Amino acid sequence: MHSLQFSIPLLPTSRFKRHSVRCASDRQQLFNRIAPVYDNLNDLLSLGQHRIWKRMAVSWSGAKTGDSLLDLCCGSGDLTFLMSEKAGADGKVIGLDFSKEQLSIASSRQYLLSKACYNNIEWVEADALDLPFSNGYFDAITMGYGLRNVVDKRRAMQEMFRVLKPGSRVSILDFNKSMQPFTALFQEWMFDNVVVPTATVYGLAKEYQYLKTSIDEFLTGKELEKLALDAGFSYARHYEIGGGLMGNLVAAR
Ligand SMILES: C/C(=C\Cc1cc(O)c2ccccc2c1O)CCC[C@H](C)CCC[C@H](C)CCCC(C)C
Ligand SMILES: C[S@@+](CC[C@H](N)C(=O)[O-])C[C@H]1O[C@@H](n2cnc3c(N)ncnc32)[C@H](O)[C@@H]1O
Repeated sequence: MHSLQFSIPLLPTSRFKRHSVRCASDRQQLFNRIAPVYDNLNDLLSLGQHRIWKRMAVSWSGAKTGDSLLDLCCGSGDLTFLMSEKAGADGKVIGLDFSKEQLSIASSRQYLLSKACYNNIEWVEADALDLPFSNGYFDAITMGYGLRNVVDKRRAMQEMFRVLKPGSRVSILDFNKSMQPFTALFQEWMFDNVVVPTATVYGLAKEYQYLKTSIDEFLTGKELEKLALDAGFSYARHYEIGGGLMGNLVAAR
């Protein structure tokens, strides 16, 4: 059971550029910057619930023993470690991200957690929009809180389709852009009154304001299903979880 640690180091005042986080390099720098506090702030701000949502995403991927698996936009490796436990010693998992600092945290956690199965993990620094893998290579793909952050969602979906084996699935976890007024209001209230004020204490106000804006600009569940079908997937279904605050898109090639 993961113990909730709230010892979060203070970061130097953000020299964050004033303009929005529009281009890939700005997002890359953002995730490099938040890497030291990312995991603990997620635990604190979701009261540890994000770990449940991530387990659901991995379960929906259909990952099983002996598989070749990909965790896209792996960050500090939460889903990569869960996929590693699914693949076991006979399988392998690639955790891919373009943030050096996030991958550094992931690699450190792999060493500290030191589970035998984690020897099946390979960390790859690369762009989710230009995957260094051949067609039809993976048995399952997960993407946790990544699709909303890439600058070209259509391209990302096409790349996932390309590297996935026929008949296999992608499982994409992210915030849900809810159409329910109460849920949308609660989510906005949480960001304005809890998430961003808490992040401000750690010098990360603009980074978590970006998080809120990125959700406002994200696709709805139905739009995500269409994005997958347009990329060539034969099946796509978006499930609302966490009381409608989060969503998980499952698509099959
Ligand atoms: C794991 C979670 C978010 C990951 C995440 C994704 C991003 O795109 C970011 C961008 C910029 C900065 C940070 C992130 C980032 O951390 C989800 C849980 C963590 C959230 C920060 C907390 C969200 C709180 C909910 C709106 C309300 C939770 C109510 C209840 C306590 C479950
Ligand atoms: C919010 S974090 C999610 C991390 C992890 N999947 C999780 O669930 O906690 C988003 C991650 O996506 C990565 N990312 C964003 N755009 C990317 C891209 N084009 N290629 C590779 N990684 C990217 C960021 O560096 C960051 O680590």
